[in-house]
Amino acid sequence: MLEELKEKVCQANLDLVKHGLVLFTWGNASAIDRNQRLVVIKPSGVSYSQMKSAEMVVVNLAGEVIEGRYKPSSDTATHLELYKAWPEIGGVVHTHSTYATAWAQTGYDIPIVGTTQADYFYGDIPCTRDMSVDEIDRAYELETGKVIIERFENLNPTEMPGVVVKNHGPFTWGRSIEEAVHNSAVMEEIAKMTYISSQINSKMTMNTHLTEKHYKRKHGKNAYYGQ
Ligand SMILES: O=C(CO)[C@@H](O)[C@H](O)COP(=O)(O)O
Repeated sequence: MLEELKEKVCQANLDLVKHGLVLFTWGNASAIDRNQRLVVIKPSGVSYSQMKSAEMVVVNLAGEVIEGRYKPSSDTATHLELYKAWPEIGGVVHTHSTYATAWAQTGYDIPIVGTTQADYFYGDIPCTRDMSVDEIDRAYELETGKVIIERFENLNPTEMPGVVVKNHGPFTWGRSIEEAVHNSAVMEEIAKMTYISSQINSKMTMNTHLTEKHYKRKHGKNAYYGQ
């Protein structure tokens, strides 16, 4: 069942290593089959060097294992919360990439100060709030997903395909798992660029019109060129 999706999910997890976004068993990637209402995700604690598509785990939206001999990723509940909240996404990725995780540890949003970010993220990349003690105790059940969704109360996950979870790390998503991986690699590069810029000029600025122009040019919404 879902053999083709398992292949895609396995390749996406291996691409996290290729892009230098994870070490050891850190991070995880998943994809959803909306017709079957099933999610394929990386097995928990399995080294990427040994990873094969047959080891991917299939869960339903309640998080119950439907297929697979390994436990699903420890972040499965977070992936599922995002799929349930946002029907437009098809893939979710979580990494511990260095610069994006460093921003997550600061508690600061990644400010938009360049057109590279504007091409993918329509504004500052948000950081979630501190969790309460009770929420921390349930972080790997539902709470991490819930604080992400809360943070997106006034944000569009299509226009902002990523977040940094405070004291944890980045989560990105996309219409497909391949797009989610791409957004993860882009977020890491942006986080690095923005950190370097902040060391040169702590008072960085960018005209919001430049953000608007670049994002809409790339995504065709009310494109400035021709519409
Ligand atoms: O963020 C975390 C744990 O805090 C995860 O990304 C782990 O680093 C990988 O866990 P598994 O997906 O292997 O369960």
